[in-house]
Amino acid sequence: MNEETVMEYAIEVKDLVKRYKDFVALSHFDLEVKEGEIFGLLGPNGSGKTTTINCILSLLTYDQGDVRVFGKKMTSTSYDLKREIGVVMQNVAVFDEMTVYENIDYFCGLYIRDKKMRKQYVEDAIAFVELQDYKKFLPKKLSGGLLRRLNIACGIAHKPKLIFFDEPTVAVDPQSRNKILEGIVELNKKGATIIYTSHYMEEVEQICSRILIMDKGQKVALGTKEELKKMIKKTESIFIEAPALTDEQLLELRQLPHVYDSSYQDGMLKLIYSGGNHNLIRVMEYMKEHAVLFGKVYTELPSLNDVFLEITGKTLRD
Ligand SMILES: Nc1ncnc2c1ncn2[C@@H]1O[C@H](COP(=O)(O)OP(=O)(O)OP(=O)(O)O)[C@@H](O)[C@H]1O
Repeated sequence: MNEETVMEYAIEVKDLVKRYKDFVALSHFDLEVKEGEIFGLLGPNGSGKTTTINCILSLLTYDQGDVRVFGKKMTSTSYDLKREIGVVMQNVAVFDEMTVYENIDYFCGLYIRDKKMRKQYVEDAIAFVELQDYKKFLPKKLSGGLLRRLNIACGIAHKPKLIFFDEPTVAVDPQSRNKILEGIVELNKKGATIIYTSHYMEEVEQICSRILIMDKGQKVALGTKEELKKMIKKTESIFIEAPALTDEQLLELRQLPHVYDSSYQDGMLKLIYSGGNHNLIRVMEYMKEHAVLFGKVYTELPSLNDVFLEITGKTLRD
């Protein structure tokens, strides 16, 4: 392959097997991430997300498989590739005795030797995470949200082409979480390929172009959020607050076309649908015809949790 060739894949993982003694953490796991994607790795705690990242980065040895980054085999000594990669791990990993500026400068300096260039890169990273007012602060003086931003700045200051974010929003307040997500989208717009791991389906849905759902070290499903949702039977749920439904009305509502499951608890009826158009209109017509008193009515589209639930039989939050 010559220099001009455009690589299609930022990451190619084939048949990866990783054991911790007898425990199989990754079982014949495949992954392909295209250049320019924000690729989501979604799975419950312990499903193997961090192990996958550490194997890709050659920070962990593995028992079987092949890992390629930008078309080249990745090994622990692939320094040319590592220069192109940024990593933001779940746990904040900065030096307590160094200031914000010094920390970012240190991590950037692992890859960027030229001092003038590095100074610019560090300033760019500080501006990116909006820590301009905290340059001389020690990490212990920063709030949790600011500390996360410092952690991100350390991971991305050398302007990598491929960035791993491993659950960067765990235990982060909603405002900082949104800032982090916006920042990731911006990095992607500037050209970086992103791998984003999370067990929060809402975040993955919000920013990822494709999503791989994993469980117990294996792929459960892969696709865009729309494709994943089409894989399951459920198409929508309709909720109706109707505390005084008679048994007969309940039965008739449950027999409306395309309803395949339902529940009625604390005066709230939930009808679960597979397919069909105008389902809500049909419910409203029934309520009117039978003069049923009702309060709130709303519909919910399937979530990635529903996808996970239908395929594995358990919820993502277990
Ligand atoms: N060093 C280790 N020794 C033994 N088992 C391990 C080790 N590291 C991870 N595991 C196990 O491997 C499985 C996958 O762990 P991993 O951390 O990759 O999952 P994860 O999806 O990243 O979870 P989390 O969301 O909690 O970070 C878990 O069951 C975990 O207990």
